Amino acid sequence: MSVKKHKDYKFEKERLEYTKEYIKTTIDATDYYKNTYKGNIKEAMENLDHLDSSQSYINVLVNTKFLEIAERNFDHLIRYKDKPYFARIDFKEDGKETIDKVYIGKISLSRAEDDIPLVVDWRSPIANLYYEGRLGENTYETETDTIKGEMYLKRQYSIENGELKDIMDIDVTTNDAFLQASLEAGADSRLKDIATTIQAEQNRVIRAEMNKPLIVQGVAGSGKTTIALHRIAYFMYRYENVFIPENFLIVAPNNLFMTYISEVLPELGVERVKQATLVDFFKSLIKDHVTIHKGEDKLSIISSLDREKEAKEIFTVSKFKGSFLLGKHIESRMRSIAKSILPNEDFKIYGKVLVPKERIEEVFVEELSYMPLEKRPKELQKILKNKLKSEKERLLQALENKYERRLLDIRTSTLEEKERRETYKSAMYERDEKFKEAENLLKTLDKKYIKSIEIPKAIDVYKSIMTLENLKIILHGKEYMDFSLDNEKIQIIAKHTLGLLSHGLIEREDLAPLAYIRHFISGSNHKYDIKSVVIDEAQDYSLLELYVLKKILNTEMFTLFGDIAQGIHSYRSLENWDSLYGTVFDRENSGYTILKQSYRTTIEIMDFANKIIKKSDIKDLVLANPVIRHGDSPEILGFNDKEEAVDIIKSRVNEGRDKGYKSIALITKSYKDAEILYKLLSKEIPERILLKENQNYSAGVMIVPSNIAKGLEFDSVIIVNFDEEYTLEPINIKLLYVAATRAMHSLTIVMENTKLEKLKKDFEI
Ligand SMILES: Nc1ncnc2c1ncn2[C@@H]1O[C@H](COP(=O)(O)OP(=O)(O)OP(=O)(O)O)[C@@H](O)[C@H]1O
Repeated sequence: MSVKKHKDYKFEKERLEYTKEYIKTTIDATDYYKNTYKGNIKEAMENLDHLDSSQSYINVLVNTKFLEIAERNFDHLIRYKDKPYFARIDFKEDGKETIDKVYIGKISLSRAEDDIPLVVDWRSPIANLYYEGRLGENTYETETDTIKGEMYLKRQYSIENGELKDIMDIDVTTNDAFLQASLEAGADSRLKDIATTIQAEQNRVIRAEMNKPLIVQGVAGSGKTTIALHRIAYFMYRYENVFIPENFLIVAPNNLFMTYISEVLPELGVERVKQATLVDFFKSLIKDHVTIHKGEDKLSIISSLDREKEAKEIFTVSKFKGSFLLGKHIESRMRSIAKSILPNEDFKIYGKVLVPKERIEEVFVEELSYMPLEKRPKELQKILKNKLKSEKERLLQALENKYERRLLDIRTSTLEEKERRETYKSAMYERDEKFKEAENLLKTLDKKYIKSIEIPKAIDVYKSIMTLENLKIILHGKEYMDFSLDNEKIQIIAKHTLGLLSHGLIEREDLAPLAYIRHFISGSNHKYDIKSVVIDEAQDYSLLELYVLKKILNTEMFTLFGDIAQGIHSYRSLENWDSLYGTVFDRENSGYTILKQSYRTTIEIMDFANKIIKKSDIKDLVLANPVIRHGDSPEILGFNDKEEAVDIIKSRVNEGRDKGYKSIALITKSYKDAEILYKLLSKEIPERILLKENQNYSAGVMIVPSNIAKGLEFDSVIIVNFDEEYTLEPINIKLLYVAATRAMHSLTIVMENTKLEKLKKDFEI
C-alpha cells in the first residue's frame, strides 16, 4: 500500500514537518548558545589574571560544562534532524482523560514553551511498551511507580532523508515487516543499531538490572553483540547522573572486532566508552618485561588429526592456566610469600622485644591483606615507629638513670682526684655516646627492619609457582578441583612454562595469572575507573581470566554475552556457563538468559548450520531458531585441483556481486589455508583482503580464517577447504558451525572432491 493511502498520512506528514521544523529552530538556538558560551569562556580566560581569578575560574568551568552539553545536543540534533523518530504508541494512562501520542526516537526533545515531549528517547520507561507491549491493557515501570493504562496504537515509520516513506501499524499485521526489511538489507560494512526493531526478549536483556552479573547465552546471530552495545546505551541514559561513559568497559576479542562495532557506537551515543581486549588489558598491568611468544597457532594444532601429542600438551597446559585452581593457588602462595619476605626475627631494641615476629606476621599477612604487598611495609613501619616512640622515653630515662648512678658512684668513690676526674670524664663521654646511639637507633631501627623486606617481582613469583616442586603442593590440596592434576600433567606444565620463561617469553594463558600476581603486589595500577563491564564472546575466556578481571576491577556489574556452541577456544576457555557459579559469580545473585531466535541467517542456512552443531556433544545444546526469512539453499561444490577451486570461487564471488552483496567472505579453517588462498587469488581477485586480528575492519571480498571470522557477519560466505579437513572432532564441528553461521544470505562450501562425500556423510548435510 502506498504510504499516501494510509488513513493518517496527512496527519503524520504534518507532524513530521512540524518536528523537523522544531528541531531546526532548536539547532539554531543551540548554535547561538554555543557561541555565547564560547564568548563567555574567552572573556573569563582573559580576566583570569587581573580580576578576581577564582570567580573567572568558576566562569570558565561553568561555561565549559554548558558548552559541552550544548555541543552534545547539537551533534544529536544534527544527526537525527532528518529522522527524528521511528515509532509511535498511543497510550491512555488510567484516570487520565487524554490519549498521549508518544513518538519514539533516538533523542528526547521537548517543546521549550510548554515542556510537551515531541520525541521520547527509546530508552525511556514508556518506550518499553513499544518493545514489549501488545495493544490493550498494559503497564510500565518508572523509577518510582507502575503506570497502568491502555495502548491503542503501535506504529512504525520509515523516514528517509526527512521524507515519510512508510507507515506500518503493528499488532494489526502480526508479521513484523520492519524487522524483515531490516534483516534483508545487506551487510555493507559494520554493525548497525537496531533501536527500531529490538525484540521483546532482547529488550529484556538490554534493560535487565545492572547491579548484578548477567550471563546471556545466545545462539549465533541472536543479536548478542548488538544488544550488548544497546545495553550500555540504555544504562548511560538510565544512570546519567551516576555514570560517565568512561565507567563502562567493553571487552572485545580483537582490534578487528572493535572497528567492526565502532560505527554503531556514536549512533548509540556511547563512543566514549572504554574498549579493550583482555590481552591488552592484562598486558598493561604486567609491567615486568615479558614478550608474548608467537608460536604456531594452537587452534591449527588442536584441529589437526595427526598432532595428538602436541594437542594434549596444549590442552593440559592451557586448561590449568585458566583454572580456578590456579587462581586459588596464587592466593595461598601470595600469603606464604608475604610471610616469607619478613625478617625472621622480632623487632627489638637492646635485646628488648618491642614487637614479636609472630605479631608482625599477623599484621603483615592477615591484617594488611586488603592492601597490595608493595604498600604493606609502609603500614607496618608506622606500627614499628609508634612502638619505638612509646619506648623512647622509657629507654632514655633508663639510660639517664644508669649513668646518674654511675657518675654518682664515681663522684663518691675513693679514687684519686686526677683519676676520678678522668673516669668521670670518660663516663660522661660514654653517656653522651650511648645517648647518641640510642637516639639514632630509635630513629632508624624501623627503617632498617622494613628495608630488609624485599618485594618480589611478579614474574619471579610466577616462575616459582610453576616449578615442579610448587606444582606438587597443589596436587596435594584437594580443593577447587575444576582441573584434575596428576604427576604426568605437572611435569608437562612445568616443562612447558619454565621453558618459555627461561627465554623471557610467556603465552596468552600466562597473562591472567601474571596480572593477578601483579595485582597482589601492586594493587590497581590500571588507568581505568570501570564500574560496569560488558564482555562479548565471553565463552572464549577462561574461568581464571574472568575471575582475575573481576578481582582487579572490583565490581559485580558484569554482563557476559556468549555462545558455548561457538567456543572454538574451549581448550583454554569455558566449556559451560555453570562453571562460573560458585567461582566467579554467586549463582543466587546472578541472572541467566537464553536467546534462541537468530536474526542473521536465512532458514535454509540456519537449518544447515544446525545439522552441523547437532553433531557436537555440547551439554544442553540450544539450537538456533531463525526468523522467518527464506533464501537459497547452501551448496557444497567440489574441485579436483586448486585451479578449479579458484575458478569456482571466482564465479561464486561474481554471482554474489551481481546480487548486490557487499561483503563476501572466503572463510578458511586456518590462517595457513587463508594465506594459500590469498596468494592463489592474486590475479583473479586482486582487491581481496586478508583479515587479521590486529587490523581495521573493511568490507569487500575478504579472506578470513574461521577463528577471526567469529563475531562478524557477511552477505555471502564461501567456506574454502584445501589441505585441512572438517572432521567430527568437537573443535572441527565448532569451527565449521562458526563459519556457516557468519552468512546472512548465501552459503557455499568449496572443497576437494575426494573429501566432499565424507563431509556430507559425517554431517548429514
Ligand atoms: N532486533 C533486531 N532487529 C534487526 N536486526 C537484528 C535484530 N537483532 C539482531 N539483528 C541483526 O542480526 C545480526 C546478528 O547480530 P549480532 O552480530 O549482534 O549477533 P550475535 O549474537 O552477536 O552473533 P554471533 O554470536 O553469531 O556472532 C546483525 O546483523 C544484527 O543487526
